Amino acid sequence: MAPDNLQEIFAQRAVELREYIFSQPASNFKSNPWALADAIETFSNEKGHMMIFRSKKLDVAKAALVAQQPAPRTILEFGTFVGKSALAWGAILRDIHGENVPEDVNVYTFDPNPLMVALTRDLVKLAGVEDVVHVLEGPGSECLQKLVDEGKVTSVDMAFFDHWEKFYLSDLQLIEELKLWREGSLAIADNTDMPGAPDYLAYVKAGGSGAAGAVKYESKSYETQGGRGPSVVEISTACYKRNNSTHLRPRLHQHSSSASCAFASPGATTSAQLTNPRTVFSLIIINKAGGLIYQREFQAGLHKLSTNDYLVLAGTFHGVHAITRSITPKIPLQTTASPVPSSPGTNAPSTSGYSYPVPGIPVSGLEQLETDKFRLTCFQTLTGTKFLLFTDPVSGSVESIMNKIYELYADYVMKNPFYQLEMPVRCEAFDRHLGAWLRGRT
Ligand SMILES: C[S@@+](CC[C@H](N)C(=O)[O-])C[C@H]1O[C@@H](n2cnc3c(N)ncnc32)[C@H](O)[C@@H]1O
Repeated sequence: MAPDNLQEIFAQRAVELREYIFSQPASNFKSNPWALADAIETFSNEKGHMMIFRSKKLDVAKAALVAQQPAPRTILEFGTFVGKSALAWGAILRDIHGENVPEDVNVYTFDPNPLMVALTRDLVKLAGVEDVVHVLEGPGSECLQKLVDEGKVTSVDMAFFDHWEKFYLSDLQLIEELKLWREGSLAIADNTDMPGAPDYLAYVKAGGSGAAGAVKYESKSYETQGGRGPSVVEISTACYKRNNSTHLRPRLHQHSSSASCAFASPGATTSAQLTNPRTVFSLIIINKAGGLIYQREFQAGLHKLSTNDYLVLAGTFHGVHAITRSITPKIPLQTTASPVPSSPGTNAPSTSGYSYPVPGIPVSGLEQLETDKFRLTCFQTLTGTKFLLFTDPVSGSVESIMNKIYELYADYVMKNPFYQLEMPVRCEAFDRHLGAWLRGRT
């Protein structure tokens, strides 16, 4: 739940929005759900930010719906709020099926907040789409179960997750349990980057539960600009088709939300292998004192660790790294008094002491750890910051990836005037560029 003070702000906004819309001539919106959806966004832009699904993101979702085959008929929405996206789904279905939409073309939108439900019902009526858009009061999971029990929903073409992120995964899994997905159904989730729905994202990116006969997902993240900054919409396409090959098949590159799926036979591969062989699972950055200052997962494939585990890993790795540096033998240097003549061309040292095996290059310490499921590569900067990258063990050298990460770190963390050295890295531009670059590689 949103904190009480936020609930009050939402309630206040809903009242103001109602006044704003109903103070305009009804003819502006009659039979025009697009005009009403736009007016809600205008209100949000002019009078104060509201947590609505903005038009830039809507364009991405609309393109996926318009391309869907067969055409969408049943849309579920988790999180109605002031009805901005519900009106848009209704408008899209009308655009696809015509003004007189068939009876089996419906949007069901769910919200436990009675104030939002009442406002949205009035707005839906104002735009004349009450035959298509049905606003149900209650948590999405309960409303959906009721619709299925009543036989009103038997299949779902698109489900939109825009409520509280902690419910995304369980509500997606409810749709699976109720066997509502068909081949090509779409799961569209907003704000999977911020505030973030990591369990949901990991699940769809891994292709689903992986259970025999279960639905699979091909998932793609779309970064959009708008609102208060960039934000990601995740579009996952459901498939049931299987490929008979027992060989490892990397995921296909996806250029559109309706891209087809590539599967391996159940049990034939590990979840790590099901991902792109150039997969980067996660990155952690450790400061020179051994403190964890950054941790991010990019791909599912490895079990998640708790924050505490990451902290322990950072501290332990730091200690082990220091010990491995000191294990490296030092080679005694020859002195000028040495009876052994130095061969021409060698830089024979002239003082007593020790050198590293490769003079001039300091010992590196532990650089790689490998299991059959992942490879951990460490890069330590001259100032002692360590970058630990977890990748698929079948991938080749990660040097170029590490170089790019370091370049992005230099550009967006070190040059950030608000970043304090050795402190946790909270630089949104670094996250964004890193995520976008890694996504672009897959
Ligand atoms: C981000 S807003 C939705 C924005 C809306 N889709 C739009 O574009 O206007 C989130 C809404 O989810 C609702 N919500 C919270 N928990 C929910 C649940 N379990 N099921 C459905 N809706 C929920 C909240 O009351 C809130 O109104």
